[in-house]
Amino acid sequence: MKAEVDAMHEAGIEPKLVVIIVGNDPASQIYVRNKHRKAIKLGITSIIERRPQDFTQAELLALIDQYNRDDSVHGILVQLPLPKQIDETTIIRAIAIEKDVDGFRPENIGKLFNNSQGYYPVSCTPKGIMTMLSHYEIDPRGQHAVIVGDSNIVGRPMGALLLNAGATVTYTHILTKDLASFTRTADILIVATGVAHLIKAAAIKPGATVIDVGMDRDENGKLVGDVDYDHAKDVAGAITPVPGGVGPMTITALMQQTLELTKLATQRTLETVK
Ligand SMILES: Nc1nc2c(c(=O)[nH]1)N[C@@H](CN(C=O)c1ccc(C(=O)N[C@@H](CCC(=O)O)C(=O)O)cc1)CN2
Repeated sequence: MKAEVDAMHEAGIEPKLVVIIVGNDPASQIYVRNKHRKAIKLGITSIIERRPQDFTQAELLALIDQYNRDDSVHGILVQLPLPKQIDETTIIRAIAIEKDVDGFRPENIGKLFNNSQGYYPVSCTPKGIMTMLSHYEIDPRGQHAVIVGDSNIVGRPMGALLLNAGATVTYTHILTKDLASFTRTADILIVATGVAHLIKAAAIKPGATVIDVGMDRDENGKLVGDVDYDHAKDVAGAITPVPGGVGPMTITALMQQTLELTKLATQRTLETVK
């Protein structure tokens, strides 16, 4: 990506990402800082807009509108979760479609679930996971992928991406009875529940690929995942650590999507000039 950004700079193109964070959720502060650091390292211009916990929905909509109108900005990301006075759906839909770097707008989700061809942004965590699977030559075709967690950010789009890649997908969630009876059948197990060490070694099929999306704190305040890594690693064929696994890949996917949106915006400008 660095080489790509350098080439863009030489061509007079400056990829620019705006991240808006409302409130003081400590985890979100860390995630936003990590995104900013990675962007700077790559040469992507990163603007962080920090707003207080009592920021209103109207104020946030006005801020988004300001950046929707700013042609120098290619991607807008509103960090989730938002304080309770702000409606997430309204905010996501306020981001201009061509700047929806998270792929959260319904049009982009629709494309994902239709397996549409051509480029469109998709949620960064699942996208980063697909990159990781591809890098390690773990082909989802014909594999049984079990998703634990039904969030809009991870579980749902993850299942769609794996289905599009030829996997047989089972969705499980908080209401699933006898969860382990499902997870034990997974060739690829994706866990995104927010419950520390929910998945024990006995719930994993020997040799399975285990992707841990959890960012939890244990009783000592240590960052741990949803999978009991120390025991699960002896059963799994491949497993992601927490930290240092899915988190950095989420940020990588965000940077890739910023560059894709930059390229599309540049193409649109050239077509207008023609
Ligand atoms: N608008 C969005 N909000 C949120 C998203 C998202 O994709 N778009 N995803 C999640 C979490 N997330 C991105 O914001 C995220 C999670 C974790 C990390 C990360 O760097 N993790 C590090 C450890 C960090 C730590 O020390 O706590 C790691 O795993 O090594 C980055 C981004 C929520 N909201």
